Amino acid sequence: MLLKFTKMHGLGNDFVVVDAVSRKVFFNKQQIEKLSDRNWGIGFDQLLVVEPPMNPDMDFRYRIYNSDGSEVEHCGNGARCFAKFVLDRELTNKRIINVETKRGAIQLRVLDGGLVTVDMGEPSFAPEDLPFTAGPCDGLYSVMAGDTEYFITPVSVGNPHAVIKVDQLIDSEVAKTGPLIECHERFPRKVNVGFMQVISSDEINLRVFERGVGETQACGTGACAAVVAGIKQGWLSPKVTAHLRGGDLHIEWQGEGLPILMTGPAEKVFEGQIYL
Ligand SMILES: N[C@@H](CCC[C@H](N)C(=O)O)C(=O)O
Repeated sequence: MLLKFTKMHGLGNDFVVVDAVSRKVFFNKQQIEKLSDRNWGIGFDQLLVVEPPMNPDMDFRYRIYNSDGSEVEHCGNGARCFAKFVLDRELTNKRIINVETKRGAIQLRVLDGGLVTVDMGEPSFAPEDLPFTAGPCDGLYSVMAGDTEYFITPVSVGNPHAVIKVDQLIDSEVAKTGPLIECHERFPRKVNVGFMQVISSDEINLRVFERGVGETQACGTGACAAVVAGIKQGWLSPKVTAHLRGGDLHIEWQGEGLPILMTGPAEKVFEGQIYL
């Protein structure tokens, strides 16, 4: 089968986006792994598949797959690229788009100047998918990675994150500790690992070792998780700029019971077709 796709990115977190509204398309794990390979396929961090909604009140459904073929609940940078894709392809002319994801319903607002604000939903600090049974110690939990003890804040923003506050962002620490915590026994479904350096109450530097991918240039849900963890701990104020390797995201969270708002860019790189 000849597959038409659009290559996109949000701050360097890159995607292949496929229109499964106009034509049904299904992928198996092996196909996704091959397409994601930067030598043998197209190369991407996530595959985004745009489908008709199952719920008639929604505009679309979109499914998200990591480069290892696993299907995931949520993707912040992907949501912004999804919004640009459906507008560019004239699958909708709405600038407020309601979307079904594995995480549930999310709402996207397309702004002028190529920016998109995503209502990411409410975070959870005692999520069922983060199996911490011990009582919280100021919301921080001890996890051993090799011989080193890390204190993490577990946060779910639909997908699971472990946020670590560090004094410095060190390449070798992200590369070595990231995979150890991603696959730590306390996270049976694995976890995205964020390394956050707090610069001031409204600015952080962040690197994310993503579940099912490895370190990416940027992670939208990772930025949301880091900021809400920082707000919860009293380190950050409600509006924060997160500096990621690929650029900046603006995150706002006004507190418990309210959704996280994430604003950032979405870019198209090229269109192509490939034999599946
Ligand atoms: N890059 C994404 C997150 C994609 C999913 C993640 N790797 C997971 O497995 O949960 C983002 O921008 O949020």
